[in-house]
Amino acid sequence: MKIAVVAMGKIGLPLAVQFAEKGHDVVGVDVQQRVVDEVNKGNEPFPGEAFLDEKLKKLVPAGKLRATTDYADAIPDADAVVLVVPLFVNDETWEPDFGWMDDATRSLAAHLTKDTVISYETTLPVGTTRNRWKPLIEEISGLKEGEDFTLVFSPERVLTGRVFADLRRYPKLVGGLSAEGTAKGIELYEQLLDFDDRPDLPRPNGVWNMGTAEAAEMAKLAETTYRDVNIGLANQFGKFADKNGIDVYKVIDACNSQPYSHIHRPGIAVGGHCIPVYPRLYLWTDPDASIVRTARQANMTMPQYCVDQAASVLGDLKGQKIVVLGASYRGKVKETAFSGVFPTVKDLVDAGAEVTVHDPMFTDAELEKFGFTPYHIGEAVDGALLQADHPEYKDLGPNDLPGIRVLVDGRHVVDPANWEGVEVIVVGDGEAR
Ligand SMILES: NC(=O)c1ccc[n+]([C@@H]2O[C@H](COP(=O)([O-])OP(=O)(O)OC[C@H]3O[C@@H](n4cnc5c(N)ncnc54)[C@H](O)[C@@H]3O)[C@@H](O)[C@H]2O)c1
Ligand SMILES: CC(=O)N[C@H]1[C@@H](OP(=O)(O)OP(=O)(O)OC[C@H]2O[C@@H](n3ccc(=O)[nH]c3=O)[C@H](O)[C@@H]2O)O[C@H](CO)[C@@H](O)[C@@H]1O
Repeated sequence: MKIAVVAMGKIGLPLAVQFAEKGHDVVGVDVQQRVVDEVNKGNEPFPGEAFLDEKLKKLVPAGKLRATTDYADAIPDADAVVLVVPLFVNDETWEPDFGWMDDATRSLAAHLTKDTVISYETTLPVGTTRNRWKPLIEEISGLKEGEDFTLVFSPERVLTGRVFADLRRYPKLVGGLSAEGTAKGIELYEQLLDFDDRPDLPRPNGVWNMGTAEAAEMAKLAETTYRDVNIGLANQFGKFADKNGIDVYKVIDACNSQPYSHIHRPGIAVGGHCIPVYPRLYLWTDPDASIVRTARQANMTMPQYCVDQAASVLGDLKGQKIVVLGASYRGKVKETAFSGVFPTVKDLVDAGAEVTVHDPMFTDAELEKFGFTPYHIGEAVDGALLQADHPEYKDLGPNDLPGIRVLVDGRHVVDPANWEGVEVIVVGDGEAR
């Protein structure tokens, strides 16, 4: 088959590679010339995706995969187009910003020919495939969905860094605008993917028929919103435990010792591209979902809660030297999308503290680009807030942060026994302050 993949980003490029490995002729489209040039040289344009570089180095010289900035080169006569251009959410209004996706959709529609299956994989608000993409593509192409082309939605659920493994492990959810459309989408993905045997799943691993595009759209929003709401609940329990002298981690471990409880962990912030973002997309189409809104808002109060915990030991934070450990939104990733570092630094600065930021995965210059003052292990501080659970932070001790009086461990990773003479505060550890 001839397949076009629109967007050669952290998700689109590994997808293109996967499809080419299955023996299809794949063309990737991206608006960035640099990305296209790197792919065509067989080089990975961004680091961090396991096996990507070595796979590119085989597939590109073999002529199975190439990239272009020109939609006219990639779209006409494609059997399938898979689109994974990002959608953004306005941080203030929580409204989706379709700008990049609209541009990409217009460009592909302008070159669409008959009998193509188009699959959107970008996470979308429920109804977008039917109510936004179908009329836009029909208007520009002059072709009719269901007669001349097929439109489906299939959410991408993989995690960057381990895309190839996740593609085999997770069922591929597909829903179209009609039963026939869904069937064509299923047939497509059965030819693009391989799956591991998963006896733990309620039905066989592979391509799952979601019935409609709306159900497939909602599934991705629901699984990520579930995580946000679950963490919100854990944070609520953590705050209650703090007030009542209870160790919430003992409580959560006890609850989760039977099979019907999966309570997540409280912490300083919920960051990343997905978990803090998709509940907002969900709320856009279901604004009455008060449980989702409350959890999202509760999670957003956690950085201030942790700053207050530091102040409970240090007193007025004005002029106090505080380091935030971890710029990434979680450990082991070099990624700051919606990271808790931003609200934590802001709340500390608002309290008058002298704030520095440390992260073993970022250079000083990279931290400075975000407007942070870099911290170097060994420099004197009054307090620290551990924001990302990088493994390096497990073995730190008071000698590494001379003068430290309080450590707010926002991820429950350090061993307080290593911190003699320092007040170690963990969200939900039951120490009333
Ligand atoms: N990153 C993740 O962990 C992850 C996980 C699951 C699902 N997703 C989904 O994948 C989407 C894409 O994420 P990503 O991490 O690959 O993004 P990314 O930022 O890595 O890449 C986006 C790419 O889109 C390209 N682009 C922008 N406008 C374009 C256009 N008009 N035509 C062609 N290309 C265009 C950009 O140049 C860039 O290369 C997300 O919005 C999300 O819905 C992401
Ligand atoms: C495990 C999981 O579902 N990961 C999904 C998540 O990965 P993603 O990389 O976003 O990571 P996580 O869902 O694990 O974490 C998101 C944020 O929540 C925080 N956190 C996490 C767990 C917890 O118990 N308490 C807590 O506070 C983390 O520190 C982090 O800041 O979004 C991606 C994009 O949709 C999906 O592809 C991944 O499948």
